Order: sequence, then structure tokens, then C-alpha cells
Amino acid sequence: MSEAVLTIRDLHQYFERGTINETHALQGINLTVTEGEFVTIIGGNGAGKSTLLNSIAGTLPVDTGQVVLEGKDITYDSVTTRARWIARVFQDPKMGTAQRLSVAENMALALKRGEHHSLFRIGTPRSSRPRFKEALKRLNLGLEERLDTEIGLLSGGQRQAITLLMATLQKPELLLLDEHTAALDPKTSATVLQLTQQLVQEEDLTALMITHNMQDAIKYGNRLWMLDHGRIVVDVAGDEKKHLTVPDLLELFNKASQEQMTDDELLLSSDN
Ligand SMILES: Nc1ncnc2c1ncn2[C@@H]1O[C@H](COP(=O)(O)OP(=O)(O)OP(=O)(O)O)[C@@H](O)[C@H]1O
Repeated sequence: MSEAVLTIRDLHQYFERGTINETHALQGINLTVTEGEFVTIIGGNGAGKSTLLNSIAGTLPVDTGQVVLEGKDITYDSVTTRARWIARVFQDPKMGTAQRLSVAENMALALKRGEHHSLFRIGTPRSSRPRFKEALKRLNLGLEERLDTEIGLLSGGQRQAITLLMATLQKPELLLLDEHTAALDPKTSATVLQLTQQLVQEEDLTALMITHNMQDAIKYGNRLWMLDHGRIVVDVAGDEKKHLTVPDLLELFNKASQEQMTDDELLLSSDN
């Protein structure tokens, strides 16, 4: 039996609680993610996907419930403390990197994830350069020749590929991918998703990935959740996930959810 990496118990999140605008964004989430699971998360706008990731990363204080990572109760730990164990890649390629620093300097920073440090003290020890080069080579984008390039000068896809690599340079207990390819063109998005799958498998990572694309949610990962109105309404893994088709997923969703979803909804976009 695999070890539980992440356990969430009865998690509720509210926005503007007690006001006329109150939103009950997560309505009693219970889940366990075991080592090596790569969960893709889909759901319509406002379903609660980002709120779930924010609750896990600590950017959003938990209203009620418990978040446990590798047996540690992290419910009340700060984002910085959690960053020692949890790596996150955002939609915007600019969010994961320091634009004015070189590729090598950014990678050196990534090795210090979760530590308090001053940017002025970040150097790139020469001893790390071969390791960075080797890691960049795996991306197959020729970036191993650009260690000294300012990262802000690279394309969004190149930056996102490096951000992903940086997130895994120091193996995290949990990797959170927050629509990390949504800002990329379809071809680059597919490249970065392939790379994601490869890194997750090779490094034996445990990962949660939000996507708006049902095809991608089916194609990548080994478990799939669909969220609806703050609840996980579909949870499939293993062979069931492998053989899933978009119509199957729609049927599962329509059985479980409060609303009917049709195949022309944004959620289904299959253009990337
Ligand atoms: N900071 C906030 N203040 C008020 N309401 C919020 C806030 N953040 C999220 N919400 C509300 O909480 C609910 C869940 O939002 P969330 O962003 O988690 O959905 P999502 O599934 O990530 O949606 P999307 O796919 O559109 O990004 C929505 O009703 C949203 O309007």
C-alpha cells in the first residue's frame, strides 16, 4: 500500500463570510493522495480548483478542516514554511522566476526554495553549473547553452519549462501545477505538458495539476478529479482513468453534478 502524501479532512473555505456576497467555495473536501499520484483537476469556472490549491499551498488560510502533508499537520503553517515541501508552478511564466536574473541564478534560487534569503546573497557557485546544464539538457530546448541569459528574455514556453525544472530541482513532497500551460500557444503547451509528465514519472513526484482542457486531463496523470460547486464530484484512477473518453467524463459529471454540462462548454476545449 502506497504512503499518503497529502490528506485533507473536511475542508471548508468561505469568501466574504457573513455578508450578502458569501461564497462557500470549498464544501467539505476529503481526500488522500498517495506517493507517485499525478492528479489532473478539472471543473467549470468558480468550481473551487484554485481555492483548493491555495489552501494546500497556504496562500489562503483554512476556514475549517485539516491539511496533512507526509504525516505533518500543516493547516496553520505559512506559505514560506510549506514551500520547503510544496513547489508550485503558476499560469503566468513571470510568476515563477526573477526576470532580471540569469537562468543559472534563478536555478540557484530554486535550490534554496523555502529558505529565507536575500537576493543579494544569491550567487551561482561554479560547482552547480554542470548540474544546471545537465538538468536543462533534459528539456531538449537548447537552454543548456543559455545559463547566463536573463530569464526575462526567454519566451513564455522556455520560461515555463525552466520554472517546472526549478520546481523539481530540489524534489518537493508535492508539486502543484496551476494551469501552468494555459498562457502558452497550443504547440508549446503540449511540449510543456509532455515534459511535466516526464519529470513527474522520472523523479517519482506526487503532483496535482489544474487544467481547463478535458483531453489533457484525460491524457496526462494517473488520477482525475472533477470539481463542482466546491466538491469533488468525480474521482477516477488507474485503468478506469486510462480508458476514459470525453463523453464518459461528461456522463460521469452530469450524473454527479448539480448542473448539466454540454460538450460545447469551454471546459471541453480541445484545441491544445
Ligand atoms: N478572493 C476572493 N474573494 C471572493 N470570492 C472568491 C475569491 N476567490 C475565489 N472566490 C470565489 O470562490 C469560488 C471558487 O473560486 P476558484 O477561483 O477557486 O474557482 P476555479 O475553479 O479555480 O475557477 P476558474 O476556473 O475560473 O479559475 C468562486 O465562486 C469565486 O468567485
